[in-house]
Amino acid sequence: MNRAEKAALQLRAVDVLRMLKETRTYDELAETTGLPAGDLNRYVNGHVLPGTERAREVVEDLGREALGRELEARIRVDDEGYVDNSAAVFDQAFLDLVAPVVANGFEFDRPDVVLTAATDGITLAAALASYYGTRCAYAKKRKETAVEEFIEARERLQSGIELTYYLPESAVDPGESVLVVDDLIRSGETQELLLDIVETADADVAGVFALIAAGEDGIQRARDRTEAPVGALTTVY
Ligand SMILES: O=P(O)(O)OC[C@H]1O[C@H](OP(=O)(O)OP(=O)(O)O)[C@H](O)[C@@H]1O
Ligand SMILES: Nc1ncnc2[nH]cnc12
Repeated sequence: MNRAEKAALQLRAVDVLRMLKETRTYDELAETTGLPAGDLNRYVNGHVLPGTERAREVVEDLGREALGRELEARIRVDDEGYVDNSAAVFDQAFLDLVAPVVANGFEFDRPDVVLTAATDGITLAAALASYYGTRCAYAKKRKETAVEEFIEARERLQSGIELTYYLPESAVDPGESVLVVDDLIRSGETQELLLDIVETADADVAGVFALIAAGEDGIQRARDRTEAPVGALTTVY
């Protein structure tokens, strides 16, 4: 980690502690974190920053569990298993908290580009790209106007409908490392198309991440496609 990444991690740990503090006293926060209440008070009030190791523990361990629960509280699953995740993907501040937890908790290599599929993955991809200080790109179901060269990926879905995603060719260079993300993974068809795009671009996969896995098929499908780490913050059935 370089100096800027360390500083970002320390600040994110404070964000996580502030989120946890909203529903706890300092004594309860001390119990949750195993850290002294006096130190926690100084972190939450911004007088002192936690050291890098402490920050990492807060973000990786506590953060992942707490944000997983927060995410679950924000999503609704209807009778047919479809997920309404608007309360997560419309909340950029929440996704800004998720980003360091994902970046530090899933063993992804630091990417050059965070790639998603329009529409609902965009806010998550933007939060991650901002955290890493890298570019964000999204493939669309229609060709963007005025762009001349595209990478295309096409697949016939289980429904029989053909789906094509287009990414401007200039968005990913050969040899770059690409983290493929989306708000939700169910069949894994969308992620597979994104992985096809990375392959066509001659780029490398840093990992595959979804906020929510609806069942395990999609995650398994992505694992079958890449050696890179694959994960989701929460799974719904
Ligand atoms: O794993 P899969 O079965 O491919 O499903 C996941 C995809 O479905 C949703 O997108 P949708 O196609 O509804 O487009 P949207 O983001 O524009 O809503 C979601 O945002 C994922 O991209
Ligand atoms: N919102 C959603 N919930 C579950 N599966 C999906 N597949 C595509 N969109 C979905």
